[in-house]
Amino acid sequence: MAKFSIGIDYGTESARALLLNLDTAEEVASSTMNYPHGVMDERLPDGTVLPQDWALEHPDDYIEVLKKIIPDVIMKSGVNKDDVVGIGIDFTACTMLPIKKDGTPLCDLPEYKSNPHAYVKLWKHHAAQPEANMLNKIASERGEDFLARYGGKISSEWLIPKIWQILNEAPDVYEEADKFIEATDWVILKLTGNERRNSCTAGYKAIWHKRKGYPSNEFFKALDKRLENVVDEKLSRDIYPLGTKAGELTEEMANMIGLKPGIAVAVGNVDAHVSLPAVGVASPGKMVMIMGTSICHVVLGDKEVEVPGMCGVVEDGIVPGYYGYEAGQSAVGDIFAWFVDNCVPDGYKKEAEERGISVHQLLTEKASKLKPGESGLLALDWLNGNRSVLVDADLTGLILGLTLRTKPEEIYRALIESTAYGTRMIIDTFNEYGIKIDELYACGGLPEKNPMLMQIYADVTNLEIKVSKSNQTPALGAAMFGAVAAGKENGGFDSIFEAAKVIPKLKDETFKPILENVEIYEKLFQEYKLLHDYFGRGANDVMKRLKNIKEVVSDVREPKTTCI
Ligand SMILES: Nc1ncnc2c1ncn2[C@@H]1O[C@H](COP(=O)(O)OP(=O)(O)O)[C@@H](O)[C@H]1O
Ligand SMILES: O=C(CO)[C@H](O)[C@H](O)COP(=O)(O)O
Repeated sequence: MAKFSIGIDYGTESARALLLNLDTAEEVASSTMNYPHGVMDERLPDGTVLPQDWALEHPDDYIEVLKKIIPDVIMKSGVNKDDVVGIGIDFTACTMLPIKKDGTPLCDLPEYKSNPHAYVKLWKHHAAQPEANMLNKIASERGEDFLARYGGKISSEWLIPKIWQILNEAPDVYEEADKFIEATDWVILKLTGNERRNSCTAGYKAIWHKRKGYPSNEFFKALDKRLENVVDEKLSRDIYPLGTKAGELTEEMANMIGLKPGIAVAVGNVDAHVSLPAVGVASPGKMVMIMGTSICHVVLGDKEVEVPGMCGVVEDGIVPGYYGYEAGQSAVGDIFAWFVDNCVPDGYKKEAEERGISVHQLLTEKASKLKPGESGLLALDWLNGNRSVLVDADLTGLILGLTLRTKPEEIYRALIESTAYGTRMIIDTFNEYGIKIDELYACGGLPEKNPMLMQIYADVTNLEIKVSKSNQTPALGAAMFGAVAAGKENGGFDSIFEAAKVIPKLKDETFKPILENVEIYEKLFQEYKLLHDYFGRGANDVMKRLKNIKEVVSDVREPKTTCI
């Protein structure tokens, strides 16, 4: 009798469940649900207004979606629920929340309902940049060796800046919280009743090292004396490797989501990292791009080297036995969404509607007719800051070369190109510092949605791009880890390597660089690099000064005196 595993991918806007047949490697059914509260970046459910750079979610949504998408995949597939042997999840990260000892999120307590700090801080919450700046300054002055493992800087997206922001702006929330926890670990706590923090988020987002643990209490004290014992008081030193079984599905949760109690549940994982084995990559030299709202770039290495501006290198952080490297771009699809939502004339919207296509598709169709370089435009892709290689959320976007004749599709294409240049910067930096990238693999929503974009990436990087056959690659990876938690004796796998040999599939069609485009894009990329270094490396901090003026004028937060 065939056995099945369920993978749940918690994305930025929605969660997706995938039911995987472990005998045939077939993706039997999937189901998606948007989070009822969505991303809260302007106000809380009760109307409380949020300052700029905030991005919150409601933790109740993470359980709510399970009640729909799990019964849905069982119903659609007609599979007997008793044949499901494993569950794995992956999440965006660092997506964190304050909870009470029993797991109750603070925002669910009536007295904290209107306090933004009591909610989930989503990965793209960038309002902890002052704390990140200060952390980097202090760590660098103290010669903390962990900085090198994170490309020289800790991002404002990561856990410690976010916790410190809570302490600074809402000390009562800090006090009231018994724990701060990654959302991926919180969902596992809800599913199994066990707090089993995973090594991936601990390593990439919480400055934890397999052999060295967290930074010292002295370091935390140097940040703020109230943080001296933050690890023991608010986090945990018990960290579990990926592929470990976190526990078994509790009766209460099983009843709620329509599954059998006792199913093996894997420790939580991250959407980017979980995708690498899901495209069949289990050795160095092959970079996987998870392309959607943002892009995460992950690659394995057999040594630990310091690559400037990478998000992190974590031993066993992706699969056991290798150093997992991560880099990323904080906004990619989000930039195109911004353009579509804010900068497209009504005529375009009308045309798209009449033809029954999305505005993205219409713009892409028009932009496909342009040759590289034809628009005379060059853009910087920092509309949500720069995660790699500059690690600076205070940088902003730029479009150069506009004229009175510039068309929306030209800007759309220039924005796509700018994100491809951002990826090329990352690849070049890895190559330069000894992590060779010989092959590119892609998964996520964008390869499905936009072949023109994929061709531009192949031309800009001059690398052939292989694409995952699954349109739910992170969920597939999560299901594979769920099957590893179940173990071979229950119809699963003994290791993620075993699973990676038989489950993943790639599309036959690949995106191959086109020589004449490669040549033009090489010239354009050199121009991008000039702009990148001029605005991003301190020659002209105008972007930060503008942001500072904006903050003072909007009176949201004290002006930042230093930008590091
Ligand atoms: N045809 C398109 N071309 C380029 N980008 C698109 C297109 N359609 C949607 N998008 C962008 O894709 C992103 C969503 O990507 P997806 O991978 O589905 O989600 P997520 O990153 O949340 O997992 C959105 O930011 C949206 O703007
Ligand atoms: O930083 C991350 C992983 O390390 C985030 O999870 C990621 O950037 C969010 O991705 P998306 O919404 O595009 O799936």
